[in-house]
Amino acid sequence: MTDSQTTDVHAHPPLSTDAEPQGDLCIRTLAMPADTNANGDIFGGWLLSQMDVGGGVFASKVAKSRTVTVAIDAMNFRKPVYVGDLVSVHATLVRLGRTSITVHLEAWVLRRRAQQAILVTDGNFTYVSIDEHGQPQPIQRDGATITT
Ligand SMILES: CCCCCCCCCCCCCCCC(=O)SCCNC(=O)CCNC(=O)[C@H](O)C(C)(C)COP(=O)(O)OP(=O)(O)OC[C@H]1O[C@@H](n2cnc3c(N)ncnc32)[C@H](O)[C@@H]1OP(=O)(O)O
Repeated sequence: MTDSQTTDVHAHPPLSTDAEPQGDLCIRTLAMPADTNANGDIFGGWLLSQMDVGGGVFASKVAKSRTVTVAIDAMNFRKPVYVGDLVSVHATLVRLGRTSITVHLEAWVLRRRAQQAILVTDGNFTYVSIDEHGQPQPIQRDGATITT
């Protein structure tokens, strides 16, 4: 993996119902009544935080250190999430910088009684590897394949 290596992830790819989740499963949870907005649907902020945690786990494994979120880009909210939906977040490494890691995150839901999961949100989250003082630190590259 080099500084310039990238995965071709479009900012606003078309929604395909035939598509499969891309990347590693990094978190799976159930949307609960406490996570709803005034319309009774699931808060976008709740979903964003699930994606952030999933991406943070993925980035911390890649960096082998603590990481913090520095930016969220190209966020798409494509479909609503409902109470009872099973939410799965998948992560793909987009860019490995000196101290930062950009991860493409997709959230898919399996609705009650549905057979097939659908893509509800996606975006690019950037994390920075930090030391014990909260300062950016270079990501160790041992040349080994990154496994998450
Ligand atoms: C061991 C395995 C365990 C696994 C199992 C445990 C896992 C456990 C997971 C928990 C998962 C929690 C996930 C929630 C994580 C939060 O919620 S973190 C809380 C929210 N975030 C924050 O509070 C961060 C606040 N910001 C900061 O502290 C500082 O801005 C930072 C992030 C340390 C950066 O400091 P700085 O001095 O601005 O750094 P600077 O050198 O300018 O830039 C550093 C890098 O960031 C990049 N950057 C800076 N700004 C941007 C930007 N806007 N856009 C893109 N890149 C940027 C720079 O390009 C640079 O990249 P490199 O070229 O080095 O690759």
